[in-house]
Amino acid sequence: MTTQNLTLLTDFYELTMMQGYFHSKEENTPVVFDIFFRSNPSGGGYSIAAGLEQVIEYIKNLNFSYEDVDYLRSLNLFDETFLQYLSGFHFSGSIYAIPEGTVIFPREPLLKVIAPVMEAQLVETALLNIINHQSLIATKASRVVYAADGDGVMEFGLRRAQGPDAGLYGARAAMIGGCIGTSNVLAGRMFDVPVKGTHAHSWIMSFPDEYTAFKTYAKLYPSACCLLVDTYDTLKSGVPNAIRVFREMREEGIELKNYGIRLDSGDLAYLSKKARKMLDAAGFSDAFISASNDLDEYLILDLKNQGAAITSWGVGTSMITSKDCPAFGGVYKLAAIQNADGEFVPKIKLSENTEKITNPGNKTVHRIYDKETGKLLADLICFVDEVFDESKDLLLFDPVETWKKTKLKGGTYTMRELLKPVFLNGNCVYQSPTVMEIAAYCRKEKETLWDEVTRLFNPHKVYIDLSKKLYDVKKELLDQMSIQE
Ligand SMILES: Nc1ncnc2c1ncn2[C@@H]1O[C@H](COP(=O)(O)OP(=O)(O)OP(=O)(O)O)[C@@H](O)[C@H]1O
Ligand SMILES: O=P(O)(O)OC[C@H]1O[C@H](OP(=O)(O)OP(=O)(O)O)[C@H](O)[C@@H]1O
Ligand SMILES: O=C(O)c1cccnc1
Repeated sequence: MTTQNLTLLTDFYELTMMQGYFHSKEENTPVVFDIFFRSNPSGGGYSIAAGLEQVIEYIKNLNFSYEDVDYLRSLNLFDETFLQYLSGFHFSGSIYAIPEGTVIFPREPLLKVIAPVMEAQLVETALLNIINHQSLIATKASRVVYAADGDGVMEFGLRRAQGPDAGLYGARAAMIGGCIGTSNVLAGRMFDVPVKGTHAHSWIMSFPDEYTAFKTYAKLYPSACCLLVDTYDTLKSGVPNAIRVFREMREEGIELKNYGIRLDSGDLAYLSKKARKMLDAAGFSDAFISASNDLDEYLILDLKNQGAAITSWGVGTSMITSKDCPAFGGVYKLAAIQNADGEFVPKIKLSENTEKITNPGNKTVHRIYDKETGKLLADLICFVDEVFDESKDLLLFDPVETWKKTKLKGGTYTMRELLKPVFLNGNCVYQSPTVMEIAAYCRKEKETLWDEVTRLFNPHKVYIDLSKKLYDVKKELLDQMSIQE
């Protein structure tokens, strides 16, 4: 698969700012930018990081081709010395990121760029574009998979995704979020994930009758035979014809494996219960019942509450578009600038809204677990050079509501640093796992969450706290800002 050069996939202002930096004394000043997001999609209690592998491909392929430079020249805004610089451009900075499939929370840096200001500025747009999309769909898929409660969820959204890229990378993200397969064949090939599917109504309609359509399909695919039973009348025609075909196959000595029916319209709870009874009575209790039709996590949960006899779910539109929450909201904010002594000077962005005030400095994130249960207790954002001793007590406090404090007794918790080096001085030092490995890791990650965090409605908020040192620096910067005003 050829990798696309996406160097011009950026907002125009990144380039105009770059030219400005290029002609200033500080053109090569190293800076720190953080990517973080402000709230979990769909009112959930957590999100899933995704997209890092595509970020790596993008960074590795960053270079302005002759045609790119010619195009920029034609805009009559960039001078020749800057265009010359662009033609020799490559990324020389460092990137740290939380690995894909990790459970993430609002306000913590999930990716950090440390690079000369021009380079760090250029990559903002594409990085956000990639991370925002895949993290959104991985999170949505994780919610759908949660509702399915152990049943398989197939990703069926390509035809309704917002274009080919959203379909492809959405399928990748949905697999990370926990789907068992996708109908998207190119995604299957590109990401080495299982491709799955049934057949369309058109298959049935193209035969003289439903029975012939079913029989032809079952003979072709006896080891993956899912018959769509709702083209004419689900209970009067579809299910009886499916049973007839299953019976004939058995009589002909053709072993059916992994076989069943799909419902795609009508009252899915009612129809599935009736169909289950009919299949069981005919001796096909191992036949599965799958369902599709504008499903999402809420409908699946509701259908389960109604006792629907469905054990396999096909989900398209709502998952691939994250219909109820179409944007992840990740942002890229300047956090520090290196001074002449090589130290990173923390920078802060003020806002009327306390929650929107950024966290300054060159930071990292530690995840804190309860030693006994292995469950996640809190995340701690701190400066990179801070050292913690798990045998000592740890005071955690909410960065906004600072009176909310928790003291963890030394020896009762463990800590794990989340941000991992991905590029160091321009060199990639990270090997992406396969998508299926990421998906397995993601499943394990979710096991560290308390049930109160994973529920779909009004989940408990995980504490995302600041170290005392970071809190003090932030407060000092805020105080200085208010004096200047
Ligand atoms: N028992 C149920 N409880 C809640 N929602 C359901 C139930 N059964 C189906 N739905 C959902 O209701 C929505 C609308 O279903 P409806 O039956 O109106 O459409 P349809 O059967 O596709 O209609 P049409 O036959 O015109 O295609 C779908 O999102 C479907 O998943
Ligand atoms: O409902 P979604 O969650 O988006 O899932 C995908 C839908 O796509 C197909 O319908 P479509 O009408 O496109 O084709 P069909 O004629 O094969 O049913 C399929 O039958 C599902 O209903
Ligand atoms: O294979 C299927 O059943 C399928 C694929 C795409 C969309 N809807 C259904």
